[in-house]
Amino acid sequence: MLFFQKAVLFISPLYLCVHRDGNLWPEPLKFDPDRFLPSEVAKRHPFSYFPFSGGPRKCLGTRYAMMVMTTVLATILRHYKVVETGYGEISDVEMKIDVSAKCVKGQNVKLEKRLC
Ligand code: HEM
Repeated sequence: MLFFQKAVLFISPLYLCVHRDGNLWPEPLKFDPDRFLPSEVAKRHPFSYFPFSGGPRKCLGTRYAMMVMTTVLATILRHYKVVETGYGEISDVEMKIDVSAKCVKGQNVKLEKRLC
């Protein structure tokens, strides 16, 4: 268990560093979904973005996880609006390194039920 915790603490900052590297991702904190258009992805090194790791031991559940996340997100957005809480700029968000990166003060959004 201790080995696992140490491995996670080693790997998580690596993910954070690469996924926010300004050389790979201009304006890394800007919300820009177009970065993931197939034409943009083709311009980058395959290991510029590796949430599921890569190579022969990459996550076996990648496609399943992407499908589940897309379905869950679509279901939430069908029933709720995502509204900012006014917590501050994204650059103010304090991150905690854990198994996955977390916001120390919680999320900057709340969900409001859609009326129709
Ligand atoms: C957002 C969801 C997920 C993320 C971010 C994620 C990420 C990862 C990562 C980083 C690894 C380590 C790969 C390595 O050792 O380099 C891994 C391994 C693995 N994941 Fe996932 N995973 C997710 C969901 C899932 C799901 C839903 C399944 C199964 C249905 C799954 C099955 C596996 C398996 C079996 C491995 C071990 C692969 C191996 O060692 O050969 N994962 N995952």
